[in-house]
Amino acid sequence: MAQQKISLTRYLVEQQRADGLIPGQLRLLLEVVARACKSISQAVNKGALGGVLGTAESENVQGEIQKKLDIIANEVLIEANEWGGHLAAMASEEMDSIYVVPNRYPQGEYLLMFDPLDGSSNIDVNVSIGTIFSVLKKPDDHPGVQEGDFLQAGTQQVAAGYCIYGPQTTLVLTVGNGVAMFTLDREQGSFVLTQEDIQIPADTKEFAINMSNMRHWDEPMKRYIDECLAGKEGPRGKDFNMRWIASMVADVHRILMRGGVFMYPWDKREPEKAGKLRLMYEANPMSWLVEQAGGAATNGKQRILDLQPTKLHERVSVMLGSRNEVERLTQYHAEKA
Ligand SMILES: O=P(O)(O)OC[C@H]1O[C@](O)(COP(=O)(O)O)[C@@H](O)[C@@H]1O
Repeated sequence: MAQQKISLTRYLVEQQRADGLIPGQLRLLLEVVARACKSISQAVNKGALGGVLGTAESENVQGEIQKKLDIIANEVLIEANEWGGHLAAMASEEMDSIYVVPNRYPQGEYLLMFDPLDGSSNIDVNVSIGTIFSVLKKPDDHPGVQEGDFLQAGTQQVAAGYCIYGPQTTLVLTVGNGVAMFTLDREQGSFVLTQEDIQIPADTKEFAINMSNMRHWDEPMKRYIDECLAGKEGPRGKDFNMRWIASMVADVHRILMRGGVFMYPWDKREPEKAGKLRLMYEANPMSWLVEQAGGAATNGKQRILDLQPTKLHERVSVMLGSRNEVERLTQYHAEKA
């Protein structure tokens, strides 16, 4: 008898029933986010046929020229999530400040942060991109909502995930009970469970970093990569392979599937920036997924999920993936501290 297909809705309902792990409101919120990702997947899939490729005439808060699809994805997520009554506010890589749910809609108890379309440099060249999201509880010790309510450590996340738009559209999710993966069944129009309890191997022979930045790295980073490149003749005694898709969502997805270590370290030219990637809606959700799959995530000095955010669009140095490699990177940085 064919294995029964478990839909995302059924999976979340069973999680809710089983461990009472996820309250009803959070389950409904995650279903709305998944529906929004399905719409974004259709827009991305259309590409030039839908006239959605290319840049828009605007810049985001990071000073980056926005792609048309960045804006479309952002609007799809806002419109899908603002009326459901699950959220108090949202924050996005593409918006300077927080978006408070208009009071014509019921105010919910959750806060949603997202990178509507990660991997912007790949949007127009048909390489995998994705949506990354993170959910927090709104502090209930004061009425209303403000930007400060979002500045919670990654350990406070109640859900995190991404949806990758590649050869398949795949949603990867955690609510604190391991990592599950759902593939979009385009015929049915629904996400179907295709893998549960994903585990990242503790060891790996594969690293991911933008090598063209090597001259800007600090000593521990250079030492780690030099040793990987030295291969089995070198101190690591094994050959390493390199991969760099330049879409964090795609590089991390590969690591969840077969192991590896992803690094976007801070850059000596801009020490004040502490890195390129954003803590709240890139590093925190990806770090929690990786940890829930048995991996680890550090900024070189500290576990990323323990970092206390100070700004909404704060950047951070990121090293995550197979546990033993991340521990080696932490050790090399500690030796230099
Ligand atoms: O262009 P680079 O330096 O290789 O950086 C690629 C990194 O930047 C990002 O594209 C940043 O994210 P956005 O595309 O959302 O701005 C990551 O997805 C990726 O890992």
